[in-house]
Amino acid sequence: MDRYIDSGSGSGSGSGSVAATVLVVLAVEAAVVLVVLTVAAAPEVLVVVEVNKVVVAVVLVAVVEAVVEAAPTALVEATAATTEVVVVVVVVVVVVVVVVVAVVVVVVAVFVVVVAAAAVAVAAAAAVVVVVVVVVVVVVVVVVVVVVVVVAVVVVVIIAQCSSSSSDCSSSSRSVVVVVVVVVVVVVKVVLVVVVVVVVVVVVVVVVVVVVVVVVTVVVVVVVVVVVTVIVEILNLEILDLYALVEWVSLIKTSENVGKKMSEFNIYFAGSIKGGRQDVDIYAQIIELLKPHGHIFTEFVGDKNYNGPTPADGRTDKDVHDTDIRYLKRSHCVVAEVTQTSMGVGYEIGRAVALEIPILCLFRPNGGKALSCMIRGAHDGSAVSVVDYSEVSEVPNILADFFKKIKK
Ligand SMILES: O=c1[nH]c(=O)n([C@H]2C[C@H](O)[C@@H](COP(=O)(O)O)O2)cc1CO
Repeated sequence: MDRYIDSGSGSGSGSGSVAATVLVVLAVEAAVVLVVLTVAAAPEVLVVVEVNKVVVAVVLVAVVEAVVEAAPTALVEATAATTEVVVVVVVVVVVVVVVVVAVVVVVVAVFVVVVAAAAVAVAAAAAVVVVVVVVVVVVVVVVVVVVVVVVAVVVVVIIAQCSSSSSDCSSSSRSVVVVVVVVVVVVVKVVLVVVVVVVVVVVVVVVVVVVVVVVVTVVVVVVVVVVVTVIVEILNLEILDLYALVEWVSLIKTSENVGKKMSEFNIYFAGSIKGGRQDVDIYAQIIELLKPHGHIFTEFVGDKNYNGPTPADGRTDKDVHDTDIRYLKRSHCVVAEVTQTSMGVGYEIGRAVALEIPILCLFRPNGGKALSCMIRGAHDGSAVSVVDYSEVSEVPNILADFFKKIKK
């Protein structure tokens, strides 16, 4: 009889250790859910706007570049109205892309929330199942113990009666005792086996489900974090700066760019702005002379009304710097008027040297300024050319020589 009581309590402690294992798994699960929710609330992940920006930028760059590349055939004969149509198409594409991206972002967000919710639900369900199983085991064990004790008491009473009065103890009474004991033993054994089997099956199922949910949740979290990290990194690329797109669209709209393939030959003209605007008229004349040679990104340097960004522009110094560096990277050459000393022009020349872009520096010795050794000394006749001139009338020939050399 004790044997069965022991095995009953043995199965109870077994389910306890399994329950402990499940609770550990649930703790891990809860930690994962916590990570999901934390990540979902993290600023980097709340980049709906940024994601829009990056995708819009990618598509817009492609669209605008395609439009610009197609310019010689598509726009040479175009009227201003056709140009407007191109701009409208670009705007429509932007709107469509924004809507599509918004939908995608919402779907991804909902997916993440659903996964997190499912993980929480599974964790809760698993906890309930474990509690129910433990309760069932405890109840069954208690019932079995009570039944065994009661039967033992009955048997002891009957045996006591048989010993005190052999007349009261008929053989049928003895048979009844034997049968009762055998039946109780069999019933207890069957019940315990069933309980153990049920507990093992339920716990195994719960553990498997929880492990699957944990794995899925971890995979989702890793994928989301990786994707978001990649997006955030891509956002740092200058090529995806929306300022460029706005500028490109306005360039397409500018009538003088209609029919001109911007990417054919891009020229970066550098001239002093904050360093002093004394030579701005000369810059304007040189820019006019440069126009037949290609597209000039920085025509504003020759605008005598321009003295740098103003608060009304809404552009920061960083915007100016980043836009110029982007222009520089897309330029096929740099032409710099270096007579008026300018930190910005010197910096641009240095960056252009690093980017291995051919540079022509124009200097007027009669301008009353001294040229830095770092510019004059950079002259090597190929990558960097420093050429002196006295009058703007000399510049066409200097430019012709320079472009002949770099375009061949
Ligand atoms: O508003 C600006 N926009 C701009 O493109 N630049 C670039 C172009 C010029 O070649 C160069 C002039 O530099 P600086 O302002 O230090 O003289 O810097 C400079 C400024 C003002 O610093």
